[in-house]
Amino acid sequence: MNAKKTAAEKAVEYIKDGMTVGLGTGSTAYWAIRRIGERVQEGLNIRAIATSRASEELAVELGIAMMSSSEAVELDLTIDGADEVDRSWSLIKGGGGALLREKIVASISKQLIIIVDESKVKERLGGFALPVEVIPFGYEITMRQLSATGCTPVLRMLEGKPYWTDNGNYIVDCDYGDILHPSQLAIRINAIPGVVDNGLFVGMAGQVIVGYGDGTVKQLERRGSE
Ligand SMILES: O=C[C@H](O)[C@H](O)[C@H](O)COP(=O)(O)O
Repeated sequence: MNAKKTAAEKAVEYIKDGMTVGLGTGSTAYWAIRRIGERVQEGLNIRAIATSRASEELAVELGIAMMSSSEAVELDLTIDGADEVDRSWSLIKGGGGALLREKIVASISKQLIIIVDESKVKERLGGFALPVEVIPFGYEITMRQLSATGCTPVLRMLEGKPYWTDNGNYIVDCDYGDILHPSQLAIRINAIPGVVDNGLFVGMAGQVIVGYGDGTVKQLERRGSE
């Protein structure tokens, strides 16, 4: 069974006619967009905004009506994946480089539903190196400053060149080991001038749906807050 697909399809059940919807990015969000496309073909009437060019292209191809960012004041629901989620629903996102648009869209969503397969659920964040979006100018300086926050920063590369985000920036993947206080770390990272944003999403998820290899899906129970 495809655990990502089952989690995604469960989340799409929360979409009702007339809603405005944020479309996430990545291999799990892909299945949600596909399912939304099917429901649109069946008559569901929604308007959506995507968190990456790739998701936007897919949505348009599937006939989903898109809205511009000037129209998107508040969204009813956003469905997105994550690289890691802990028991208090703090997240690491940005493995696919879309963290900035994802955070902007999540910030105007009344509800953010996170969809993951069971391998992404962790007791502590940090097994996945934290993606940080940085501006290209002075990135070596920014990387040294990131290093001083306690991580090993690595510039993300693609085909021998720095990876470019949809926003024309770089991604630095920062390995911190166990992240004990995600919200404090997020503030420290974002205080560095060359940093645009980081992939820690704390207090943003409203629901986490986990897909399992046996075909079942469960809501992740929330234990405490960060
Ligand atoms: O930048 C990408 C996003 O944050 C993704 O939602 C995240 O990396 C999870 O992607 P996937 O569902 O492909 O594991």
